[in-house]
Amino acid sequence: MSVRIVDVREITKPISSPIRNAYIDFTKMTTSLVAVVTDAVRDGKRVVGYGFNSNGRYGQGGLIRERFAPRLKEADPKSLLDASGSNLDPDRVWTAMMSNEKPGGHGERSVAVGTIDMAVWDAVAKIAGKPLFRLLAERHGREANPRVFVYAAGGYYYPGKDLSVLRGEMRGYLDRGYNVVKMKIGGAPIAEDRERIEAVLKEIGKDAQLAVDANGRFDLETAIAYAKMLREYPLFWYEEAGDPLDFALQAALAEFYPAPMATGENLFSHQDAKNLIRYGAMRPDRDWLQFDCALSYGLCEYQRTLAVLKTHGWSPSRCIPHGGHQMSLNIAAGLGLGGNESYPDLFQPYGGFPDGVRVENGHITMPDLPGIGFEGKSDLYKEMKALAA
Ligand SMILES: O=C([O-])CC(=O)C(=O)O
Ligand SMILES: [Mg+2]
Repeated sequence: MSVRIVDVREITKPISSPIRNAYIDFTKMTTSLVAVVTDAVRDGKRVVGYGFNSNGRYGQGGLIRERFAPRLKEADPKSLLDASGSNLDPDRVWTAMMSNEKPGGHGERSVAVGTIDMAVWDAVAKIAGKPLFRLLAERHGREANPRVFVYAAGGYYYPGKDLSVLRGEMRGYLDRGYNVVKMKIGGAPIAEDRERIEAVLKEIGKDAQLAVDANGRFDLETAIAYAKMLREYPLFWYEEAGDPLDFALQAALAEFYPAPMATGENLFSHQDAKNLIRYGAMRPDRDWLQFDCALSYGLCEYQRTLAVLKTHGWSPSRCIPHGGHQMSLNIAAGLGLGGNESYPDLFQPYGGFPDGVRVENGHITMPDLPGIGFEGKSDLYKEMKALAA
């Protein structure tokens, strides 16, 4: 029996909090939750795929409801199937969504498509009766590795947060099994950021490493001033110093910062990733790439990005995606990425791991749940189920 997409639903949900990075606050942050409802039945239940977009970009209800969901519902159902006719073909679904879209200008559109694409892959893996990470490994002829490195992102600016609160937050991550933590910089004067960094380094000692994230705030002069300050400390990485599309700034910074840098969370296509690699002087032996499929046209596009990286001599193990969602955990376990971000205290219930999964020595082990595994996270699944009801 062939499979059809019978509905694509979207609801925009708040994921607001009083936190602030160097660029934005999250008091009005939202996410799109999407359900792709199929007519396939597995274990006596209708298969529904779910997706949502990562923090930092807002929900995309308008684009999803006005353009991308209608294209899927209007497509000839047979044109969305794989060669066997028994499952959806995510690339065909992607092509249908992107029909009549010009190239370039990878703005909010890439978030809308990435969110639906997550739900499509969830459905495809559920119809296949496998965890997505195992399905991906099979498709790429690889061995899956369910053990995935994760780091704890936080260290935001927020009202009334003094150094002892910041230290307490980081201690809490170490207590939960993390050995890399991340904090924000660039939202305070450099002398104050230095004090914050020193306080955290004192707290974590030899138990963990610290990454810092400027969220694209700096011009070249400030990025270099920070590089000179930061290189005095043994940091895990210096993230997104300048504007995400200023590849010349990124390239110039390499002369002032020999230790690892990271960027890419705000590059939304394989073409932009290619330009970063071509012109940003990123170093494949130490730097990190943070492209996030949920913001950048989804896993169909992420596979094209990985192919671009391969052509340019980059291993997938240099990728640690932004966003802290289970979709990237599956990609990491299935395709050999270097790990995934996580926000232990933020953006719930969307981020994190299935219930019962614990961080040990900075790693989690993926349970064998069909699809992306959302059904294993009860607080998240409750919201998803309400959308598909
Ligand atoms: O604060 C944000 O927008 C999130 C972010 O950059 C990250 O997790 O790296
Ligand atoms: Mg970041």
